[in-house]
Amino acid sequence: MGIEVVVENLSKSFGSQNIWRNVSLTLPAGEVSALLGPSGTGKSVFLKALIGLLRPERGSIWIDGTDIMTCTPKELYEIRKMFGVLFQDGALFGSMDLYDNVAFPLREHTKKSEAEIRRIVMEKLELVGLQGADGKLPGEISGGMRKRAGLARALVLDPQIILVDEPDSGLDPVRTTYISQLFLDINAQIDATFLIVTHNINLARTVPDNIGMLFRRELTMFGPREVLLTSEEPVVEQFLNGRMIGPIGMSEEKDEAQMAHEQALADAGHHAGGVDNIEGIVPQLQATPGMPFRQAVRRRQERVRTILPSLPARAQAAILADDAFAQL
Ligand SMILES: Nc1ncnc2c1ncn2[C@@H]1O[C@H](COP(=O)(O)OP(=O)(O)OP(=O)(O)O)[C@@H](O)[C@H]1O
Repeated sequence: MGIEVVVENLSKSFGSQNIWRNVSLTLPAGEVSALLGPSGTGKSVFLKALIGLLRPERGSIWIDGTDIMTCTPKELYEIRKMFGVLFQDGALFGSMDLYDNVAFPLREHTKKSEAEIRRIVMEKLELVGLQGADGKLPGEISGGMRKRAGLARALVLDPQIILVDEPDSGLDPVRTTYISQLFLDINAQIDATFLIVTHNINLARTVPDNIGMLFRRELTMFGPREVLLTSEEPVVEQFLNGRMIGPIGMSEEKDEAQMAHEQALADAGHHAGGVDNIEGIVPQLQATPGMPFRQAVRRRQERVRTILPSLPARAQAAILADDAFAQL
């Protein structure tokens, strides 16, 4: 099973620019979580902080009983081996074919024989649907294939925590759904903890078990998907519907005057953007039939049941009305 990640009161600045402050959240073990937020709110910075690539000034990041904010470099090195990271462009080496790219972490970090490496590389390439493409160079394949190759590479050391930075960037909506399905199928197979950073509304609505949102240098919310998807918090509603009306502006924040001006335009019939105004919850994607049952589903339902009374009324009603929830 994947590993729980507990973040407590984390704050990060670059010089005088505060990126976010007092961020606290728990990524439940083996569940898929997504972190949303307008551009520039520090989502990628947060991912980098989780693997110790960037150092926040304050707070704790507990991974498997170790606070990586205070641990030794040797401990951090060991903790990092638990992570698989999929960067936006796959971060492949352009001069190596897919086989050597995927084999790279195994050759760097293990003493496995080339025969063993071949078995693992071929298995992971097949897992992401790239069998037969092992001899291709990254420049010879599509963006979607590059992402899948990056995912295969992120999986070779059998990570227990998988971080994904904007999997939809540069992908069409169909390929975005395919890679989203792949995340859930991989989660069903290896039960790793996932954190996906995205601003893709479809992905946010249909993939994660839990959703968080960064805005105005704070974590506005983090919780079970039902909480965010039924939230009346203006910034969450605006973001999930991709509308101009709301607190998020072109340069992230708006003043009162601009909000009033935009509301007046909308009231006069101007289209505020967003193709739909979805109320409530759309069903979550499931693992593909034939895959193992996703253990995270059962664990999450047990967890949500115990916190149910503390959730907002709309979230409680949505959870109680969910047939899938009642079946387990
Ligand atoms: N190494 C760095 N040094 C200084 N500033 C940085 C560094 N890395 C990121 N930043 C700043 O931190 C802020 C947040 O950046 P980040 O890339 O995390 O945002 P994001 O929410 O992931 O945005 P997007 O959705 O557009 O990718 C930006 O203002 C960026 O310029």
